[in-house]
Amino acid sequence: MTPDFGKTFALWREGAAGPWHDYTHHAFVQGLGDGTLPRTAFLHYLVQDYVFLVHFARAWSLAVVKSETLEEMKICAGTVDALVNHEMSLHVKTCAAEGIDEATLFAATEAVENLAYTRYVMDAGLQGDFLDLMAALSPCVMGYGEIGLRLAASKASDTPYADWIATYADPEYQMVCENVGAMIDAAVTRRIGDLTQASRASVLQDRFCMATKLEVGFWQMGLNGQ
Ligand SMILES: Cc1ncc(C[n+]2csc(CCO)c2C)c(N)n1
Repeated sequence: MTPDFGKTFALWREGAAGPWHDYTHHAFVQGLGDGTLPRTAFLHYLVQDYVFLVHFARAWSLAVVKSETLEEMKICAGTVDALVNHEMSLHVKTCAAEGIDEATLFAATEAVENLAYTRYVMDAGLQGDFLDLMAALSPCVMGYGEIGLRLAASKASDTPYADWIATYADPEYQMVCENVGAMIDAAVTRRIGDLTQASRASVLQDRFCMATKLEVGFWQMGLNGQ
């Protein structure tokens, strides 16, 4: 069953069905689930993902600036906190065990696929408003929730990536996706009413679709680094 991450996300996901499938069923994802993903590819991904999270925290910080309600501010500020104080420490711990320290992570040179993704999201927010930013940010949040849930239900019992899967299948993370989804629904209603009737609908859909394609590129970058 597809989890309920809100009405807006469901529409955007449906409108980007092809890229969404490529993202959530990428070979990198399948390799996490069945344990066949080479360790070198996973570590290459993790180092890049650390830098990705730094820039994503900046983008969520911009969402605080673009918020119009305290509820929006609370969720966006909470996401910044979760990113810099929790999610990044998982990367630090895993990489430390492989002899890569945090200063090395912070100074890592960004792969072009990584840079393209985070700067695209940031620009969506700088050029547009809160909804443009949410359309570009949501594939990341919801996609990992969906992938985590599916892999947890079907993963091979001996995959070395069980911790990664458990992080995103965790009910606490699923709740984050539901809360962000509900916040986006409320933000859409507040700013443009019915999304299906709104003149901005196609621009927002395009942003969601582009961010989804950039997620596909990010997985591919991980595989190419093995
Ligand atoms: C390329 C890439 N895409 C998505 C995520 C997952 N992620 C990034 S920010 C965020 C929301 C705050 O918890 C989540 C789940 C990732 N790590 N790397």
